[in-house]
Amino acid sequence: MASRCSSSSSPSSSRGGLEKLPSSSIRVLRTIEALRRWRRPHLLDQRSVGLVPTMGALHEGHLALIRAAARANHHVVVSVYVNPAQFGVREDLASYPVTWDADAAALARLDRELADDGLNLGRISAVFAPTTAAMYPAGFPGQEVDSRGSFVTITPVGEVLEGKTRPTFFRGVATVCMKLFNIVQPERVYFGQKDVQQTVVIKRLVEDFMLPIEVVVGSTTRAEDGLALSSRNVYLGERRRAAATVLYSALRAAEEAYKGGGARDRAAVLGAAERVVDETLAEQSALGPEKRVRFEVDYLSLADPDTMEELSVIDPARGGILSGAVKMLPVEAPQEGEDLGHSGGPAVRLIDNIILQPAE
Ligand SMILES: Nc1ncnc2c1ncn2[C@@H]1O[C@H](COP(=O)(O)OP(=O)(O)OP(=O)(O)O)[C@@H](O)[C@H]1O
Ligand SMILES: CC(C)(CO)[C@@H](O)C(=O)[O-]
Ligand code: BAL
Repeated sequence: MASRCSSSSSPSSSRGGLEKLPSSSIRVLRTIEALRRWRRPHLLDQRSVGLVPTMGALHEGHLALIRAAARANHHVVVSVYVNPAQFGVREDLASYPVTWDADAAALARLDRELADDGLNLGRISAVFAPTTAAMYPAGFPGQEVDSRGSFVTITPVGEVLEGKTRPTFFRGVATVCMKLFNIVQPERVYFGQKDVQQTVVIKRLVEDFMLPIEVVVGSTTRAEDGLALSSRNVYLGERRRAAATVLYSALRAAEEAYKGGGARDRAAVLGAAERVVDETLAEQSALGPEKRVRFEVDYLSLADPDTMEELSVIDPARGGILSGAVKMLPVEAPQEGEDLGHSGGPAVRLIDNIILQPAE
């Protein structure tokens, strides 16, 4: 879906001042006032709204969340906003894929599919695509750990794993989600299990700030070879894409140790994942620089499903979350004409996870 990575944003059809996505009845709302004006009557007539927050560059994972939202809500709002506050200063805010035209076409297509399927309560009513000036009225949000400003922090869960490597990430996510929830006032919000720690942070946010919102988590949509779909996969290029399944393969091996092998101990469960990583590293390094792929493991984790704190033993009545992050390093010796990926193929951080269901 996110095959094009330009920042093109061709004008959507606009009749009587109302902007719509081409070939659809989906409104494009760009200001908080416009969103609120649209929302108000639905609050009064008690029509439910499901919000699917995204950063655009839509793929089948996003579309699956929208389908789930349309099943259960009268209206679906999809937000498309690349939130600067969740990018660290050295991260990829400037090159993050922006594919507005392809996203608009995918949403229009999906909306027609939803209309034809009688089982849905609603369809895609609006895309909310605000500017940063609208979302951060006090000015561009600080991206440093010690930046000052109006932030929502969810700790300790936001400090571990992804939060350790990306120390401003969950502060940025919680802050922008609080804003989106306040603006849209959805009955339900939809998040993907691919970003499992994000789902735990959002559940904490909703519970601790008493927001009258149901958090729905949709399962991870994967490519045929198992790689979790992700907007950032476009950075990989062909060579690294072929090896990018290493993380999922490692997590599957750990899952098998738990499910098939009856392992409960951290070392036994994660050891199975580490073996897959080590074998893959050995295979790749034997290939030589013109063929090989280099990657570094940031973490492999076995954590508590509610707090994301590391477990030394799995309580089979509760299960756990296996997760990991790997950094795919830039291709070492690019070959003539080789597809290196979006933006010249920078280092790409991939994350994935598997939920270990209770075994008793
Ligand atoms: N493969 C997937 N399956 C299910 N949900 C997904 C998948 N990928 C992303 N999502 C969910 O879509 C929502 C929006 O995510 P986002 O726009 O950041 O896409 P992304 O593919 O996760 O991008 P990135 O590569 O930047 O992490 C999040 O709730 C995210 O968890
Ligand atoms: C939830 C989110 C849209 C907030 O910017 C983002 O973190 C994402 O796309 O997962
Ligand atoms: N899907 C999470 C968004 C991010 O990594 O910035």
